[in-house]
Amino acid sequence: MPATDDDAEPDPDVPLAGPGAGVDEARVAAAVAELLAAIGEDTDRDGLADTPARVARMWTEVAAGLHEDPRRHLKVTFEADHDEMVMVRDIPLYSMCEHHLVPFTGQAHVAYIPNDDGRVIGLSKVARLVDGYARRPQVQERLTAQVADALSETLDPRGVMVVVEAEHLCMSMRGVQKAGTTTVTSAVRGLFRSSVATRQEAMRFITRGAR
Ligand SMILES: Nc1nc2c(ncn2[C@@H]2O[C@H](COP(=O)(O)OP(=O)(O)OP(=O)(O)O)[C@@H](O)[C@H]2O)c(=O)[nH]1
Ligand SMILES: [Zn+2]
Repeated sequence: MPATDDDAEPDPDVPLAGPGAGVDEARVAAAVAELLAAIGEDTDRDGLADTPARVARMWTEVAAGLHEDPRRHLKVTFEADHDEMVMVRDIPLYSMCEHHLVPFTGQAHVAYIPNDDGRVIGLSKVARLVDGYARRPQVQERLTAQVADALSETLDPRGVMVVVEAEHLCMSMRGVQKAGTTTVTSAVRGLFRSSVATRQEAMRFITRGAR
């Protein structure tokens, strides 16, 4: 178990979370050790010896999005002479339900229509944007809207549509225990909102592909 200093008060001038702060791994490890003790585990047994530090490293990964501005991935655009829909579909999604701190997992589908300048972003940046908002304690609706707003406000496209489908382990493994339930959320902006035909075309791509 990592050493902790019980007397140390957190410095109020040093942010413990938020941009620039990073994950305080020693503090997470201490909390995990306390959690294991509180659920009645034997924290001295071999299998748990490295668990607090291991879980702390995991939180550095799964909460990484708290410590970056995901919009940074949208800074570079390039000329593609393309002013019609671009969709990145079936992006694997792993996030943490902020109510229970268990994962929700599924796919994100992200579409946008560039504005008249025909400039686009790299396709991988769409997936990086989704990761940035997923890697933090989240609810699915906010995640969906954050991805849509980031694209809408950064690229000024003619339209944005984000659809997220996910299974929440808090609904599957505990509580109501409805494994296999999928929650679908969407956020539509611009042309996808005002034009039924455009939205339907996007939905067709999401559900059936372009074939
Ligand atoms: N809208 C929304 N709800 C979520 C999300 N993730 C989890 N929830 C729900 O958050 C709610 C929290 O409800 P509470 O009554 O405070 O907690 P609880 O007693 O653990 O609820 P149960 O899960 O019904 O046992 C539950 O209904 C969850 O299904 C999400 O991303 N979006
Ligand atoms: Zn939950």
